[in-house]
Amino acid sequence: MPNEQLRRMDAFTFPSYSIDFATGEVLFDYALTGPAGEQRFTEVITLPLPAEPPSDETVATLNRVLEVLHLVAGVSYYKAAAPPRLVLPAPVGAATVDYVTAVYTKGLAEYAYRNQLPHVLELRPEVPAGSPETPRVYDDSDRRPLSAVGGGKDSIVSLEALRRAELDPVPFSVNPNHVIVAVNEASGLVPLAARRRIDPALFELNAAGALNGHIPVTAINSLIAVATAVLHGLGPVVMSNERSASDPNLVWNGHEINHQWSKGVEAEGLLRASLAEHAGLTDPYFSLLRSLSELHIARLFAEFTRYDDVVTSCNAAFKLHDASERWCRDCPKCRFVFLAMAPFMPRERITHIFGGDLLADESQIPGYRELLGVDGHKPFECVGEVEESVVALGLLAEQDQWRDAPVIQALVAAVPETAWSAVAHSDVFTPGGPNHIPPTYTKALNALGA
Ligand SMILES: CC(=O)N[C@H]1[C@@H](OP(=O)(O)OP(=O)(O)OC[C@H]2O[C@@H](n3ccc(=O)[nH]c3=O)[C@H](O)[C@@H]2O)O[C@H](CO)[C@@H](O)[C@@H]1O[C@H](C)C(=O)N[C@@H](C)C(=O)N[C@@H](CCC(=O)O)C(=O)O
Ligand SMILES: Nc1ncnc2c1ncn2[C@@H]1O[C@H](COP(=O)(O)OP(=O)(O)OP(=O)(O)O)[C@@H](O)[C@H]1O
Repeated sequence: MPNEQLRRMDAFTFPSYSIDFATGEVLFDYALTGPAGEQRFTEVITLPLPAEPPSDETVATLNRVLEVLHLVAGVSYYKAAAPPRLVLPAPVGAATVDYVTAVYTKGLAEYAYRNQLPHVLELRPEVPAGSPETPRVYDDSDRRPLSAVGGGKDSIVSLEALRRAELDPVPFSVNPNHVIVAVNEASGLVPLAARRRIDPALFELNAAGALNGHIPVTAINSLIAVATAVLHGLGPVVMSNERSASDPNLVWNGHEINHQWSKGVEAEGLLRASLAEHAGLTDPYFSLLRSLSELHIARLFAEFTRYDDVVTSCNAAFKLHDASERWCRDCPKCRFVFLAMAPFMPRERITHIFGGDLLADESQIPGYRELLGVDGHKPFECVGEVEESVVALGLLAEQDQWRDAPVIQALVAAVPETAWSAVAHSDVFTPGGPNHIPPTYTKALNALGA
């Protein structure tokens, strides 16, 4: 479909969805519609099947979760044209309207900012009149947790915390690539996996120049995880989203633009409320690391050496096409994670984990200046706050193994006095901020000594 036609699309709709319990295959249909025609998409998600067929009650709850996932997973296709109308297929309650609204506005905020599409930030879904049936209450909070694994340091820390607290976690991933498979193998735990196939028509539209940009992928992965937990009779989905994920990168037209919005505490609260309202799930989902800074998580990660050969936080390794093998060593996330881990381990160990020493490489200095707030704004990536980077730099500057590294010397000179005094009483190692961790899970955090 030519681009001019896409630009004239008037509405995004959700024609149908279906699940096949013989295969676990869920089909989500979407349509962009307008005066010049229609562009249809089908996303296919394949859930892992349990050994025993699910009960009618489980199927009813699962369907409710999938109804929310159908709405949320539409963001990938909506963004190809950003029409002014978002037309929901059936009545949903207020909490679900709030969640879906936030996913399409705050979750697409970076996309709206980069493509200069302010109307996306004001989008309000059209909801058919009526009220959905009240769901049965489904309390599975005392069952084994499903622990989302993304292959990086954060989910490893959660997995190990749950294991130490004897909560018997089941690792879970969407489209596990070789990194995630290797992390699961290193854990020694038996994982579950779901598959997600984006409609190839989207890639064709992208190649032809359709609108494109960042989407709130954690919202999609989270709901696939909740659906899997329900289908397998498991307990809460445990995420590893940190405190700083809630902080915006910048403010545009009065709106906060946060690359990590769907990892933030607001998204977590809205998703929980929607699942309680629409699927009757009482405590289905939370982030165990919510109160911790990235730097604190990096310090905790340093305790676990069994993942050194496999852990990978670099997003380039998770691309659908042309992914890097592991760390690319030339992106904001690689730079930040190196800086955050370096104070807590021998230089040889971190050089081994990354396959190189970023703090010995002067070409990294401009990127580090951004992370330290010396130049530009916080990069659009999953990186910690400026304060965390400054604290990490301060710790490194005190260590014999790092003091003379060229990047450390240049950065210590570049950080202004005001930044050093601002972090003098930093709380980066003091857990804090709002969280949704159920009381039974605080023992997992305590097991970490966090
Ligand atoms: C790996 C990555 O960062 N991908 C982003 C990148 O995509 P790119 O075109 O370079 O490669 P692919 O990932 O192979 O994607 C191909 C196209 O497919 C579309 N798409 C992909 C996944 C999806 O869920 N929906 C989609 O529509 C998209 O059109 C791609 O072009 O740039 C894209 C455009 O800016 C981003 O959309 C890709 O981001 C992925 C969705 C992704 O998985 N990103 C995570 C690594 C990520 O950014 N995580 C955040 C968490 C943010 C959150 O709120 O959830 C983080 O780590 O901070
Ligand atoms: N493919 C995936 N399947 C399931 N959950 C995922 C997947 N990718 C990421 N996640 C989860 O989404 C959340 C955010 O991902 P993120 O990439 O920030 O975390 P991570 O990989 O654990 O750690 P790091 O920040 O070091 O990369 C985490 O809870 C992570 O476990």
